[in-house]
Amino acid sequence: MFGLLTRRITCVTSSLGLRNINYIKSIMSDELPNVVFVLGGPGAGKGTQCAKIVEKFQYVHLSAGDLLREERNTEGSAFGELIENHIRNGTIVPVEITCSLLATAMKKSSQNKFLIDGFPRNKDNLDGWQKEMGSKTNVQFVLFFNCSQETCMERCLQRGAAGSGRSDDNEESLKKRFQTYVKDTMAIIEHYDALGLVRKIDASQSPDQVFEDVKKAFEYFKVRSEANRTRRWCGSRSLSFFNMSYKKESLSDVRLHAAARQGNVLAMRHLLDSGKVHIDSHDKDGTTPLMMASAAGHIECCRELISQGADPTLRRKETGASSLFLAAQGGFNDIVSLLLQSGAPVDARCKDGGTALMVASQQGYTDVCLELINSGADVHLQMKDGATSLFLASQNGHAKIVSLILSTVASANENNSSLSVEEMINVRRLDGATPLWMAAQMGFDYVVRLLLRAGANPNIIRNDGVSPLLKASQKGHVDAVGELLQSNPHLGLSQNGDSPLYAAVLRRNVPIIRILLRAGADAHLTTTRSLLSPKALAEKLRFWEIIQLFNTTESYEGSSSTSPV
Ligand SMILES: Nc1ncnc2c1ncn2[C@@H]1O[C@H](COP(=O)(O)OP(=O)(O)OP(=O)(O)O)[C@@H](O)[C@H]1O
Ligand SMILES: Nc1ccn([C@@H]2O[C@H](COP(=O)(O)O)[C@@H](O)[C@H]2O)c(=O)n1
Repeated sequence: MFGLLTRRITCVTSSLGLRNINYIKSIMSDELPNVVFVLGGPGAGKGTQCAKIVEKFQYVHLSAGDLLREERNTEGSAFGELIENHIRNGTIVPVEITCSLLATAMKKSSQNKFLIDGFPRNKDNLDGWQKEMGSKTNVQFVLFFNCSQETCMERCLQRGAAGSGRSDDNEESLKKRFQTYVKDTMAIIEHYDALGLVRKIDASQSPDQVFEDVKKAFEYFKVRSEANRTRRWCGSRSLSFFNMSYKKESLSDVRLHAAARQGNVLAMRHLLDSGKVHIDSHDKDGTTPLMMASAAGHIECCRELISQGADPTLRRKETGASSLFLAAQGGFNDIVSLLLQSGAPVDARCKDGGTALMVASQQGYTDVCLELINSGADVHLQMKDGATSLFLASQNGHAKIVSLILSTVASANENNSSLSVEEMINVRRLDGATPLWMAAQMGFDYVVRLLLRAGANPNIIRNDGVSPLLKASQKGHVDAVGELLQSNPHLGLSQNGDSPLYAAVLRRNVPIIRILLRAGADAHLTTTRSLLSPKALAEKLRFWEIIQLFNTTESYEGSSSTSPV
């Protein structure tokens, strides 16, 4: 933690780049205090919504602006005048002051969930936070309240007229605050957006409507992190080989396996010291004590086994899984590091071609992925069915891992002639599915956005002739459809003869129909599968609200081509 220094932090690293692996690492840990950054223009309603979030989700609300105003009002503060000047001018106070106030407030609280409102506002804020707090906190996501300047201005002026007492609720200060917001804060939002961490909320609605969207954002991220925790717990217990029959050479071997499975390091040491057991004694499937302890997450047992000479390169006969693979599958990063330091080959392949990096990407263990990548894991490898680590991370909605892999591919491509991001991102599985296709099917709109921005082709179809847009439309993933539409995909018939608009009508999904029409989809385009157009289908099914929507939407006359993608 740092004190209230007057010296500005000099920015040496570009935290706005995607490739700052240490930075990505700092936002992964589950055990650190959780932070949600709340950003948006002045008067967008950040404070109003934070009060609701505190009530509903029990976060501690820390407003950077409030903390600065409090410091300004503190008698004898060395920074009072400096802070007041910045506030009146709508400029940003040096990060040493703001970050120190935030850190002190966090320390004072016994909680571990913080809403940090109005921070980081510029690159100085972001760099300062990264430097001092990056490795001590876990940034869950960024809530971005999006609202027009006009509305925000009106709200702040009303707040001033109602007696807020704020020296910056006046037209002159507000204009400057907006300049700072557009010039400096938007870049920070874009930075987090590129990492798949921004949830954009339409803040022009009523406070209750806004809060409905806010709740969805919290639930989305809560579900994802809880799913990760559950998997990590299951990783140590649900592996099928724990139920296997153990046919080893002697009773001592059986006991050694039991000690490794249970994490009983004393019993293990005793058995090993006795000289009666083979350290790598294995059952009929080739499972060794080190594999057992690695899969169960017993680091002390792993240390003991390695120090007594266990072989980290062995693999199970049936599946080809190594100790490293099993540790990565369970999310046990400390064991992964230990095994790598002890000579476990980082890219050891299972029989299906899977590697430790692939399984960690699939399970969502970002810290494990980082460890493996830093130890030289090859991000380009494919399973026998063609799936890459990127595919597996996308399929399971792990946006941070998607970012990490994309940045690693980009760095590797700079240094040698390996595949470029554009090539790698469009690698298809044997069934023709790309990472984008899978993320669209699963409705992981964040991942869809990340992949599209990195150059994924939205028109690559699966072998069954279905495009990502058609699949997202069939599945009813409105946000994923919205993201796909940003990249101007083909709106007409997919190769299987179906169209996204037809699929949405069939499922009576009005929000998807609306955005497809807005994007130019043609309500009269007859599908070759059903020989009906979306409009004819709506009429046949008597979906009146959809017929009305078609009749009132000029764009349904459409410009999309009828030739399949
Ligand atoms: N959704 C909304 N609709 C209408 N008025 C709102 C809404 N949300 C907040 N307000 C009002 O707008 C004003 C600004 O709201 P609030 O203080 O929450 O914004 P803020 O983003 O925290 O502002 P600042 O960045 O200036 O601290 C307040 O008077 C608040 O009551
Ligand atoms: N990270 C920050 C946050 C705020 N400020 C200064 O305080 C003013 C008011 O902030 P609100 O969030 O309450 O609107 C803001 O205009 C800045 O002058 C800051 O410097 N750094």
